[in-house]
Amino acid sequence: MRADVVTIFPAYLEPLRLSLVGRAQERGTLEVRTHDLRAWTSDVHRTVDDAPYGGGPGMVMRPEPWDAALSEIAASDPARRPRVVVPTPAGRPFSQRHAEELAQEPWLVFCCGRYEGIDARVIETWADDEISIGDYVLAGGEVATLVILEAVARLLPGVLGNSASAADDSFSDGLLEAPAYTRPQVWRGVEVPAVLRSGDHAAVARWRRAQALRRTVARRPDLVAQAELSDADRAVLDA
Ligand SMILES: N#Cc1c(-c2ccc3ccn(Cc4ccccn4)c3c2)n[nH]c1N
Repeated sequence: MRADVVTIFPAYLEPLRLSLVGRAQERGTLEVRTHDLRAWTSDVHRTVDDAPYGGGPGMVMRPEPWDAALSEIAASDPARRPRVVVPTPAGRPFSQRHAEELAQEPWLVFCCGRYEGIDARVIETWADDEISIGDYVLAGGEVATLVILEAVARLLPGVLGNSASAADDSFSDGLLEAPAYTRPQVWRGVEVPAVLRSGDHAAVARWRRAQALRRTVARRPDLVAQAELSDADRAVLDA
């Protein structure tokens, strides 16, 4: 997968060189190219923003630099068309399903807005996805791009080690993850649940599913409504 990121703060994307996403790049599974939007400005002040029509607080990002940047990036591989992703508070809520969908794409381009956002005509012309990572307001799209790219990168072939699998993820079965434990067996007087030390893999799986169900009911009832529940699941919830 190739991922291009357009931003006025390229340094914000440096964390993509670390850890899981960094390793995916070293392996060649993912290629991240970061671009400074100001490279596509033509005035001495390298202006990327202007006052909003209709008044109101803040500034809006001008269309010309964005259109020049996206046109040049798209033209860099004429045989393909990238999927253009724009993080925005007004976007579709980002989810694991959405990450799985994006992970199938060979080429993503992320448009990191700042100020009060990007001129709507750029979004109408170029955006394939407008994504929000949550119901709170950030100062720009860079952090959202880091979140989305990490969620997508871990789904790419070979990125997660043998010991982990995206199929075991929270949300992969529609529920929250069960509690996890490691050594010591007793810590601050609290013992690891005996079933996890039993060696009975079927019993461990039943315990984890029950814990995930109870946790999801308590914290995310909206997810329970969407999940596919078995009769055994319903018995746990009715208990
Ligand atoms: N994804 C996502 C986001 C964002 C986000 C993404 C991109 C931009 C570009 C500018 N701003 C600031 C801003 C403030 C006020 C109104 C509009 N925009 C962004 C915020 N905030 N919260 C999310 N879940």
